[in-house]
Amino acid sequence: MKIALLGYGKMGKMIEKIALSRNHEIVLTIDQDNLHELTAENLQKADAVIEFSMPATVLGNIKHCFNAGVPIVVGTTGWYDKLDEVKQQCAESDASLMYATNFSVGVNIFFHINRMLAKVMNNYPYYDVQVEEIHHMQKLDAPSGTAITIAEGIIDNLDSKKDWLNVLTTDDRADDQNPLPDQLLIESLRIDSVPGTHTVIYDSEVDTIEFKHTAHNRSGFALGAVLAAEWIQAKKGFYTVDAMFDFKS
Ligand SMILES: NC(=O)C1=CN([C@@H]2O[C@H](COP(=O)(O)OP(=O)(O)OC[C@H]3O[C@@H](n4cnc5c(N)ncnc54)[C@H](OP(=O)(O)O)[C@@H]3O)[C@@H](O)[C@H]2O)C=CC1
Ligand SMILES: O=C(O)C1=N[C@H](C(=O)O)C[C@H](O)C1
Repeated sequence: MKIALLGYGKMGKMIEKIALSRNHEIVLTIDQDNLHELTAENLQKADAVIEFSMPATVLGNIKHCFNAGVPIVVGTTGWYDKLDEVKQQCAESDASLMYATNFSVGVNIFFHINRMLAKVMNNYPYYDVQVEEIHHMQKLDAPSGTAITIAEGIIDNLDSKKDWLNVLTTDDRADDQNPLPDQLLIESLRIDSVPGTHTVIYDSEVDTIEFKHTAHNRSGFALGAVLAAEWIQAKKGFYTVDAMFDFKS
């Protein structure tokens, strides 16, 4: 299939490599140096677009794809407060979009088990829970999209947590950054070039249970995004990556 890449940074380049290895063709790559090439005519040369740009540019890019009538896979994080708006625009435009906070198969297995574990932990209220995410220093958003999905999976299944609170530990922690008992702490750390590490920590006075996913590189994210483009090219509608996986227990 023919693929257009909106965002040609760390992820865009890895996606190109994986897409070529699966015999796809890259017909357009966009970064800040050639934004003038981001036209409906150029987008329509592709069967699907894969978008990994920046929180500040993703919404405009989604709109371009809806207007051009080209299915879009969105990997960019940091825009989820606009989800409902985008979902409505997608329906109004009769367009196609799949998004994921994390496209890697391993993380999606992790999401599934995280929800099951949270249900189990309702029976053991003497454990408190928190989430930790570690990423590279260039990351623009905190908490990570993946950490948000993990937190939502816990809040939806563990009665003792009602919402989440993020603390970026490079900052000095202010008084109002200590979570209330019913708030789930998401601690964000930015270290060197870490591709993405997420840990769910259940802690009691006698022991600690840690459930952890470590990405060794970006190729798992990229493969998932290419699989999503293959999946969505002939479909209409607004999808999360869950549509691609079958994790029935
Ligand atoms: N869902 C998932 O599985 C994953 C999501 N991500 C997310 O993907 C996003 C990108 O990550 P990453 O590749 O590491 O980031 P990079 O900073 O390496 O790349 C961002 C790219 O976007 C380009 N860009 C800037 N403005 C525009 C625009 N208007 N249209 C198109 N492209 C533009 C930049 O261009 P220039 O270089 O010229 O500035 C750059 O090439 C982040 O939000 C990250 O959180 C990352 C990994 C996995
Ligand atoms: O910015 C990154 O690099 C990553 N972003 C995604 C996120 O915010 O969860 C996914 C992955 O962890 C890498």
